[in-house]
Amino acid sequence: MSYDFARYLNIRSAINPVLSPDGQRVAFLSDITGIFQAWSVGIQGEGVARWPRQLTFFSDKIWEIHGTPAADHLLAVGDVAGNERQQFYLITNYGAGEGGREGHHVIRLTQDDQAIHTFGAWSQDGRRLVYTSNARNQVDFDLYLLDLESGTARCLREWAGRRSVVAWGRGDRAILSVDTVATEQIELYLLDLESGQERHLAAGQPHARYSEIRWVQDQVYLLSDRLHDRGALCRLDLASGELEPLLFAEELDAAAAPHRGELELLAVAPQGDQAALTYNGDGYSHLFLVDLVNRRWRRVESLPLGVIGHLQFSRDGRRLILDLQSPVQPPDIWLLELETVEARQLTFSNLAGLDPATFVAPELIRYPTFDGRSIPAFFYRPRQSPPSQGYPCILYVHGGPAGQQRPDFDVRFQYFLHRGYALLVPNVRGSTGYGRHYMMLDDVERRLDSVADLKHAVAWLHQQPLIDSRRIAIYGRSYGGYMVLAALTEYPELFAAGIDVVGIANWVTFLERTSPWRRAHREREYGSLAEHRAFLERISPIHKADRIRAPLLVLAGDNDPRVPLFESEQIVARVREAGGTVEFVHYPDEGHKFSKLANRIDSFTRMADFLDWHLGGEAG
Ligand SMILES: CSCC[C@H](NC=O)C(=O)N[C@@H](C)C(=O)O
Repeated sequence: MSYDFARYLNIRSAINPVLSPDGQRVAFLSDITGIFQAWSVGIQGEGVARWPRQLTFFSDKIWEIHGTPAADHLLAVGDVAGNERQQFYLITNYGAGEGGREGHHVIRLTQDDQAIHTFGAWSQDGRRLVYTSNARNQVDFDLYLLDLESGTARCLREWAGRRSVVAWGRGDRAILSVDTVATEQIELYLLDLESGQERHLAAGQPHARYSEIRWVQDQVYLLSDRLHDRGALCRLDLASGELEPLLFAEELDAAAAPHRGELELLAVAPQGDQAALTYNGDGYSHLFLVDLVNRRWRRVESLPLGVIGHLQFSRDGRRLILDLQSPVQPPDIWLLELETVEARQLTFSNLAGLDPATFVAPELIRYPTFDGRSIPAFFYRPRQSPPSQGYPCILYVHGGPAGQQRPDFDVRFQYFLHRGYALLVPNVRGSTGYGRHYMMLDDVERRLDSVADLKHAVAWLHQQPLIDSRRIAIYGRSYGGYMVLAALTEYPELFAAGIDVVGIANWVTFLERTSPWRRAHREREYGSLAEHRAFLERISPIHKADRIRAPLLVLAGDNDPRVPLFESEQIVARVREAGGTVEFVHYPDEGHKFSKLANRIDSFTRMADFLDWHLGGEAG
């Protein structure tokens, strides 16, 4: 049976679970209507979920929701047409819809459409929240306090840089914040709201990442790579800024074998006696429960192996809620009873009537590259028999570059597999999930080393009898779009087609035109206009567009605050000037990510048709 992309795009997801304070309801994000909105569902005693109720009704997606500690209220965060200028909405009494009673309200809390608002934390009583915003000058994120009763917000402190609040403790008298200077350099600060004194907790320490910061029972727990390349669960001494390691990633290696990687998510029970953390091993999430009192841990075996997001303990510390997905199962909400370690699936997202047995899980392979390293990659093989000359294959390059392709549910991959395309999806150097050192291997002057990893990915494909070496396409979005253009200009003979979605074509114009609040951060990854302009020009595909031989499809969003539309416009013009074949579509109501169903159907259908036309699909 053959289906079009639109059918696959009717597969739905449920993510970002938030347990209500009484543990009787779970709120979550779902694209049941075709775009992510906030929903809630009751949890009956036997764990069977009732019919979900829709809580928000926007034409743009809701990006995240945050529960409040005291009542059935939620904070929902959304933007307009993909502009990433997040706005806050309060959803009151979201449990009101249970038991036949309807009636909740959605109230806009922020008023400045041009500013970004980044949620921080709730006060203990859930009546106030702190957040940061770049409203003052579009570049620096200042600290604000918002009072729900009056609906008014006031600036508590002007900060410099990309500050965000990570915790509010000591009876609402102290705030922990981070300054995201670079992907590999996060700075920690402690602000005493009564004295106004702020301390730089990481002063004098080596550059490090700090994440999943949890302030519970006056103890601060976090994950950091300050002490170990692949991270450790630590307790932070707020007086000295020192870290006390409680559990190193390498202590979990054997339990997570054959996968290997770094610590990723952390939740701490409100009682402060236990934690849950995930170990990202080759992209797979291994869930561990940690006894913080007796320093013991155990791996949870009762969940399907896949990718876990959003860990949260119930208020009584007896349950853990999470979202979980795998290459053959879209994200859904699961509940773990900690006493029995019994796992129950609470939501059952729609599969659009497709047989899940037709979905394909990848094989994890490692291929050799130029400097003796092995590059991890997921290889997906279609279920149908290969054509006589072998499968056409898509080399998909993830974005970031500090990102990672995971064994998660990717509707694009499942559709291309359905159409007879094999896929190879590498985590080239610069990817996250393999430790700090690997993540920095592509920085600045080593940029083309990661492009060389793509050349060796194709070399691996050429050694696979199942693959037709003449029909290899390369596809990527965002930074992955840059990698597509770089591969097509550095190694033009290797590819039969290329798809660049919101990709960078010219490092100079990208850094000049990306949104001002992110420029310094991105220059740490790529190099700065002041110091590296000549290098950036040398590695920009725009100046080598005449070398592109493969037909190219370029897709973009007009409101992209990260990679301006101009990047796509200039590469399209240059390729056309050079006599190349290029199709170009951009979406006036989208940004860096295409979130509206109609645009997703259109863009993915165009990709499939483009590949079928130039690679001949399964019929080729
Ligand atoms: C710190 S944001 C990096 C991830 C993001 N996603 C896609 O690759 C992105 O915007 N990357 C490029 C475009 C960038 O570095 O700005």
